[in-house]
Amino acid sequence: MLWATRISNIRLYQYHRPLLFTAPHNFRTKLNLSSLSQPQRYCYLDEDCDDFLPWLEQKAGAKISSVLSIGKSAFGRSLFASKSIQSGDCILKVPYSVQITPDNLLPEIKSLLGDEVGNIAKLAIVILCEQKIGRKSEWAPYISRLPQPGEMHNMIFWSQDELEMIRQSSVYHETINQKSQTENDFLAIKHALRHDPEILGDITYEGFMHACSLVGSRAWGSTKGLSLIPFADFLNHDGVTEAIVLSDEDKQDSEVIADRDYGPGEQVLIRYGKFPNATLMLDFGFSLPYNIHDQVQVHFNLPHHDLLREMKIDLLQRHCTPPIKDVNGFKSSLESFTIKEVASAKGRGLPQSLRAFARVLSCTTPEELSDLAKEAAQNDGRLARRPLSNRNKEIRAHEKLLLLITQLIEEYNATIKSLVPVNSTPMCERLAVRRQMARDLLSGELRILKSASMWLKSYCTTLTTTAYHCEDIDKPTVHSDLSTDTTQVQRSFPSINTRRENLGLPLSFSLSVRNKSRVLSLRFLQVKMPRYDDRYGGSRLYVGRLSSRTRSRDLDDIFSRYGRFLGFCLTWRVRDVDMKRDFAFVEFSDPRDAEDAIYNLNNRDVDGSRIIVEFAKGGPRGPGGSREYLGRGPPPGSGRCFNCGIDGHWARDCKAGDWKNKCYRCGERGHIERNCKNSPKKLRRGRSYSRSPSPRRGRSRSRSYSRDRSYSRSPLKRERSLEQVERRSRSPHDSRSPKRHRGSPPPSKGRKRSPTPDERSPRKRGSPSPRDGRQANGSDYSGSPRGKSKSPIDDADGESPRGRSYRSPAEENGRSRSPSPIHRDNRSPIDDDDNHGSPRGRRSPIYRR
Ligand SMILES: C[S@@+](CC[C@H](N)C(=O)[O-])C[C@H]1O[C@@H](n2cnc3c(N)ncnc32)[C@H](O)[C@@H]1O
Repeated sequence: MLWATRISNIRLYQYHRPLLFTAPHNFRTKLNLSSLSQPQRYCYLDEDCDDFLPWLEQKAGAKISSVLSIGKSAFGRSLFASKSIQSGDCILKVPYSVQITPDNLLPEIKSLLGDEVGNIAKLAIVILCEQKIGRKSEWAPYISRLPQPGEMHNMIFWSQDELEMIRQSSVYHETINQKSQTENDFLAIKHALRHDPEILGDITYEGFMHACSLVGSRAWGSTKGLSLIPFADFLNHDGVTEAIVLSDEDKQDSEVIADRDYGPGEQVLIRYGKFPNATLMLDFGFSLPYNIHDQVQVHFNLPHHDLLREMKIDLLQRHCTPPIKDVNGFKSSLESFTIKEVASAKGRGLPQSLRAFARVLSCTTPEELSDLAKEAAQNDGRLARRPLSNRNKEIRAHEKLLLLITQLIEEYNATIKSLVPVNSTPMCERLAVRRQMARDLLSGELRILKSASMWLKSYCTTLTTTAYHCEDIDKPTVHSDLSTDTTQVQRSFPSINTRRENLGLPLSFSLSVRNKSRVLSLRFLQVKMPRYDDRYGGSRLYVGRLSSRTRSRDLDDIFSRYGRFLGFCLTWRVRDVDMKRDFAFVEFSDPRDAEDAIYNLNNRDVDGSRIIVEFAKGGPRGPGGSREYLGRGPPPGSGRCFNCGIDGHWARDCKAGDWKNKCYRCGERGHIERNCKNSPKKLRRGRSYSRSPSPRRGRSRSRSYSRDRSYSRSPLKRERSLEQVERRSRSPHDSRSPKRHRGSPPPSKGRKRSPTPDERSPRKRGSPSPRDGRQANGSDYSGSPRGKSKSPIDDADGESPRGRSYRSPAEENGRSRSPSPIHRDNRSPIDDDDNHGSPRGRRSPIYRR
């Protein structure tokens, strides 16, 4: 049984609101499986846990929550509102003193474990030790409430037969890797403790795997390391809620601020991260029926029989992101591209790297390859940023991609069809749940593929039917017809020979999710590439539109989230943060991390300002760098004038009046920012500041407070993810008692996440402010012609899918998406970039070496 509950210990929460009937017992067997992951808003009280909060509060010597009770829902143990909660309320505070960290490890064990044993394994060992002590453990009331293996569906628990259901997805291989790495960790620990075998007793691999999975699905990462946060870790996730767990270093506690109102009896939820189903399944053991963060990774080889294969590989390696090793240290010989959903009507299209690959793939002579290299050199060093000047070749390249994706769609369709929901008797309930998870996963990936196919069809159709100037290709018309098969493709595009071998396509390719392997890096065509950032190899980012409250330390904190995990230890790759006034340069060790950061942070709210993150167009000038891009002024549309607050020019070029001797903080003359005693001026920017805060958000934020406070990262899960960003960007919140929070504003993210109905409308959120040149030119949601004031290259560079950030939650959830049958996208002639390529759902750091 999935949610092992003792019905006798469950009582309905008696409130005036009618409670949704949920039957914890055999719940999954009695409901339509497709609804399994639907948020269950109402819960049963869990009498088993009546004494839990009093125990924890006594241990903490402090009130932890007066508005939450422990109950059961379809998601297992849950927290729900015991009284009305309003957005902005602090709903719980768990002091650090009652959190479990690797520091709780017995000293005699700690001293035996070497560096090769990371925090996750250490925390798992803490759990195992407490389990061994049993009822005498000081943590017994908590440890005994943790889910048992039989209640967990993390993919590491899946049998080989079960895993076969998702073989098409890269999470299959990730799970295999995770299993073998957990085994290795287990052996390493056993080895380290071999002289004192009684310490852990007869610890089994299964026990260790269970403990690791518990840590992976419920520990938070924070500045003080990994923490299990009792009580807070009873909060479930629905893919929509924005509230997160915050850490207050001053007060030494972790808190959650409600991002919306809750009525008594409603389940209170938080966000774990913007994880695709693959991550949710691997690390948390559940999936969402519709996950807006899903993505697909397509791998394929250059065909071995292609005589130009080596040259093509060289070319790709030279002009794309350097190769990465996979989690096991293998260098992949496959090309790998992450595709996210291409917004049906306004999407930015497919990743530039994938399209570049297709163009390289379709080259038939060395001269063509050489031309591509030269073109890259003339642009920003990246390959095939523009459509090929030869229309037919451009069509051919994209038709190849279309065919590839069409074939994948067929394969996915077939697999999903075979995954019919099983008639779930208690005997096969586990299989039923996992089958449904597999369906959720594959359906999400299929959805992404279909959107890519739709986009490709439109692109090819547009090329076929319109006058062609490679400098002037609008976004393609997008058809609403999602059905795709190879026959159709052939009918529409007769030039395609759908036999793969005739296409020069690999005879076999695989599709997977999340691995971010790229191309091999060999040397080819020694053309000097004036890459936009030669010296930094694509690892230096410009960060613009910073709030006056944001400091270098904050940026370091936020951007460090994009360093990658190396083994059990975190090895952040931010090399340097070069802070200017309202912008900064952040340098990564690895361009892939820089890419990730762009993808995840561009247009994010940091301290109330939607920051711009994009590749720096040049290195620093002199010591400490320069505040501008090689003297070209702010990056088009991205800089903000300190004087007038409008984007697109520097203060010194501002026509709105004198900018000198003016404080950038408060806007007054006569002193400079450093000496300013006033509160930050209200910058006159349209979009970011145009939202009218609700009355309850009126309280001004304490500057020092917000600075010292950091979002705790969520579990490893969260450590790896960009999600961390939000956690890390400081909370503007005062974390006083829950009562005092009433009427106070939710954290900055929360603010943005609890938009007024108006703000939620796609138009308002998505449409550019007339004053925001960048948005007008670069946004996915711009209806205006491309590149009004920006160079096409800039268009391509700044391609983080900022449009996504502005989508309404409903739209993001796909509920309001209705692709118009014919839509002109006004696409820039420059391809979309590889925002898609960011591995949002990277493999669990727990298991990453
Ligand atoms: C941080 S714990 C939350 C408390 C947990 N329900 C419990 O029983 O202790 C995370 C786990 O809750 C469960 N969970 C959270 N959100 C869920 C959802 N939307 N659907 C199904 N299970 C969910 C998953 O088992 C996940 O690994």
